[in-house]
Amino acid sequence: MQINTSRQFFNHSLSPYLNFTRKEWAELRANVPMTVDETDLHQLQGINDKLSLEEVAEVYLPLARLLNLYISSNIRRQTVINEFTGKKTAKIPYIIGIAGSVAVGKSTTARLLQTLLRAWPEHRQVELLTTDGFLHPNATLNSKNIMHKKGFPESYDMKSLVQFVSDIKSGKELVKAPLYSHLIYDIVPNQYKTIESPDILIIEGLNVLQSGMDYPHELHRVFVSDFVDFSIYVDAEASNLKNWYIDRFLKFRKGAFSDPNSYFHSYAKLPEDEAISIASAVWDSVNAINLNQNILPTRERASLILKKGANHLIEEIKLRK
Ligand SMILES: Nc1ncnc2c1ncn2[C@@H]1O[C@H](COP(=O)(O)OP(=O)(O)O)[C@@H](O)[C@H]1O
Ligand SMILES: CC(C)(COP(=O)(O)O)[C@@H](O)C(=O)NCCC(=O)O
Repeated sequence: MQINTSRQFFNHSLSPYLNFTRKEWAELRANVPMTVDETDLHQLQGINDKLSLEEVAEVYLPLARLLNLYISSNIRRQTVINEFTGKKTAKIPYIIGIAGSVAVGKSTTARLLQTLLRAWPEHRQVELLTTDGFLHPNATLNSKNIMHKKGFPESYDMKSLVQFVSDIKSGKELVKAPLYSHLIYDIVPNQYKTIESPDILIIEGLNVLQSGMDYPHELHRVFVSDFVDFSIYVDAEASNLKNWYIDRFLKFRKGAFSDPNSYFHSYAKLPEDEAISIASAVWDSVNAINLNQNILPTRERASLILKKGANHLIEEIKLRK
């Protein structure tokens, strides 16, 4: 296999990233066998995605290969610490962070990577966490008059999220996280996700790369990104993001027709063009502003940037040197 990286080094000598076209990246799969079949893929398709086996083979398998190399090296590092101290330390999970805009496909990417990493010959235990569980409940957002800022830094209980990640990284065996439901558009009361000492934890959320300057209202100065071993920013043009957001809104709305508990139930009776106008207005007045103010500025903190084109196909990959 011959990969021509000279052009990239020459053109981007001042960039902290190595740049790959999709074709160059696909070659880095290095004959890793296809570890998911059509049945697995079906489970990964989330709400409406048209994720193809070709996309998995060309983009996500090379990525899983890279992550496995990093994880193996991290395990060797832990062995060195054990050898040096003469004591066996607790298992410390390797944390992969996935950041990016609302509706860019973070949770789909996270679920896909979970399946691929589990299927690797080492059969590592891989858990998922989504940071929306640490949003303040709607009642709190309403009382603070920031319901229109859901997803903005001030809408999260960042202290609890950081404590959660810190506990995981300290080797605590059982850690509980609150749950958010897109269906009820709120935190689910008295329900938790339990994480029990996995080998790998994938944390997905628009805030995983945010740090001190994004939280001037907070007193503490430790952030999720301090505990993340490898971070991925999923990137796309704003026009695509808006379309994907509206598509997802319409899918939620369809699913909500029969479910009176759904937040989207009230939109179910509206004609489709009115529902589209509402989704479009929410995008413009909340998510687009959050993207520009608080999410996009974190992109260059990522270890890897996956740039999507239309139809969610990855077109370009940047890997931190
Ligand atoms: N790789 C993909 N291929 C096709 N559709 C996708 C892909 N990733 C996400 N989607 C679709 O885009 C929308 C947003 O994806 P989601 O994973 O919910 O985003 P996020 O977690 O970033 O908000 C969903 O409708 C999902 O089905
Ligand atoms: C709960 C969220 C902040 C989480 O983002 P996501 O999981 O979609 O990336 C977002 O879906 C959201 O509800 N934003 C507020 C405006 C809205 O879309 O209703």
